Formats: sequence, structure tokens, C-alpha cells
Amino acid sequence: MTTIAILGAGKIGEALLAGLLKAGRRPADVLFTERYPQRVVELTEQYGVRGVENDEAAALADVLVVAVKPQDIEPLLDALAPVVRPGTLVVSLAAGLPTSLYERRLPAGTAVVRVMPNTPMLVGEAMSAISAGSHATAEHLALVEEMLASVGKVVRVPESQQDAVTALSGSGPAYFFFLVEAMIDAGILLGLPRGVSTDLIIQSAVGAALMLRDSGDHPVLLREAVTSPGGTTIAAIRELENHGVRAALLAAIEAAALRSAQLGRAHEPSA
Ligand SMILES: NC(=O)C1=CN([C@@H]2O[C@H](COP(=O)(O)OP(=O)(O)OC[C@H]3O[C@@H](n4cnc5c(N)ncnc54)[C@H](OP(=O)(O)O)[C@@H]3O)[C@@H](O)[C@H]2O)C=CC1
Ligand SMILES: O=C(O)[C@@H]1CCC=N1
Repeated sequence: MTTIAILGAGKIGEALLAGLLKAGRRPADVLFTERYPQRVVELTEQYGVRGVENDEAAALADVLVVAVKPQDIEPLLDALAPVVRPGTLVVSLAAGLPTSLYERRLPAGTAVVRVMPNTPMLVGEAMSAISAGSHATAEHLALVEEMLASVGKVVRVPESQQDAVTALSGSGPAYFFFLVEAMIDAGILLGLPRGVSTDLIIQSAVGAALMLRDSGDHPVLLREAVTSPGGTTIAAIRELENHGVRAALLAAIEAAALRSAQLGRAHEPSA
């Protein structure tokens, strides 16, 4: 069985850890690293997996999944470079960081696959996009695809599209949580108890998400089916358009993609 080490078991690293175990991977086949001993204890107690140092992970694992913040990548790669074994596959989950950065800093020929996942991995509903670095083979891509398919959906994209993917599905869950939060507040404004408002909105979000996924209908058709002539929905839609919500989403997602590209540029040799 392939041994996977997750380097940096924070929010997305833990989501992957939990998702892999939930999908049936044996705790003995999953390792993680973390900076603080207390976090190591917590994760070990919760998941029954072993916390190790980064150099030990490099010695033991077939796949090293890098899940630290882009700002923490340089010291981690410095620590890994002398200990990464030939044949190890490095999988990057970090926003913005190109595979060329890893290839420059790790031993020549290291196979790297860049992945942009999202936190619904925790419930087996991740959306992950994967791209091969220049030394990653079809087998490497297939291995990463298989690993991520156990915790959600996977698509293959050219690496040049990863900043856009990061802005859409990487950050995407946050936009939906933000909308839900605002809609719950609208219920409060209308005088509903917070618990009732929360139940109404979350179940509406779940129902709408399932219709989007399972009906095969375009979102416009689904929205039109809710929008009765002279009714309540069109009164709300007019306000959303008046307040530029569509334009705000375009601008917000464009800003996220630009930030992803900027995070990558910060690690270019001349930067
Ligand atoms: N959160 C998300 O929804 C998504 C995040 N990502 C990407 O995943 C990466 C991690 O993000 P996220 O999980 O949110 O961040 P977190 O800060 O929650 O997780 C990163 C973890 O790595 C630890 N860490 C840092 N350096 C080391 C090291 N050298 N060795 C071991 N552990 C280390 C951090 O410790 P400490 O707390 O001490 O800093 C932290 O616990 C980022 O690159 C991000 O772009 C990708 C898709 C979605
Ligand atoms: O906000 C971030 O930078 C990370 C990457 C995608 C989602 N969270």
C-alpha cells in the first residue's frame, strides 16, 4: 500500500487526512507532520495516525503532500531537499505555487503534481483539479487522481489554469458560506429566531446544490422555475442586480485569481 505523508496538517491537510481515512485508507499508511507538539497529540488522538518530523516523512513515505501556507514553503523545501528519496512523488496543495518551484528546489527529476482541492474534502465532496509537473508521469497523475477521487471529484487541467481554478473552486466554498451567513442575517432582520433562519437557509442551500448537481438543468432554468411572474423572487432579484451582486462576484473571483498568481511570483528566482 502507498504511504502518504501530509506535511502541514492544518485546515486542508486535516481535511485530506480525515477524508482519506473515511474513504478506507489504513491509519498505518498515513503520516502527518505539524509544527506544534500539541497539534500532533490532538491529531494522533483523533485519527490514530502517526505524527513525524518532515525528514522522517521523507524517509518513510512514497507520496509527500505539501499542505503548508505558501509563505512557509521555502524553509520546508530547504529541509526536504537533502532527504527526498528518488522515486518520491511530491503533491502540492498550495495556492499559487508552480510545480517549477518544487522542481528547482528539490533533487533533479523529482516528480511533482500540483493540486487545488477544497475543504468539502472533509465530507467526501471535494472538487480537486490536478496538473502534472515536468517529471510527473501518467502513473503519477493516475495515483493522485485515485487518491483524490476517494474524497470527491477530480479534473485534470493544464497548470496555466490553476490560478483560475484556485479562485473558483479552491476558494469557492467560502463564497457560499458568506452568502449563507448573509441570508441567515436577513432572516434575523425579518424577525425569525436565528435557529429557524439557519435551518431554513442551510436546507435550501443543500436542496439547491443537489438540484444543480443532479437535475442536469442549467442554473438559469432552475432560477426561472422559482421566479413567478409578479412574485416575490423577481422583487429580490431586482435588488441583487441593483446592488451589483453579479459584478461583485466577477470582480471578487478575478481578485482571487490575481492573488494566486502573485503568490506564485513571490517565489520566482528574481523575486
Ligand atoms: N484552506 C483551504 O480551503 C485550502 C487551502 N489550500 C492550500 O493549502 C495550504 C494550507 O492551507 P491551510 O490548511 O488553510 O493553512 P493552515 O495554516 O491551516 O495549515 C498549514 C499547517 O502547516 C503547518 N506548518 C507550517 N510549516 C510547517 C512545517 N515546516 N512542517 C510542518 N507543518 C508546518 C502550520 O503550522 P502553524 O499553524 O504553526 O503555521 C499549519 O498547521 C495553503 O498553501 C493553501 O493555499 C488549498 C485549497 C483549499
Ligand atoms: O485562501 C487561500 O489562499 C486558500 C487557497 C484556496 C482556498 N484557501
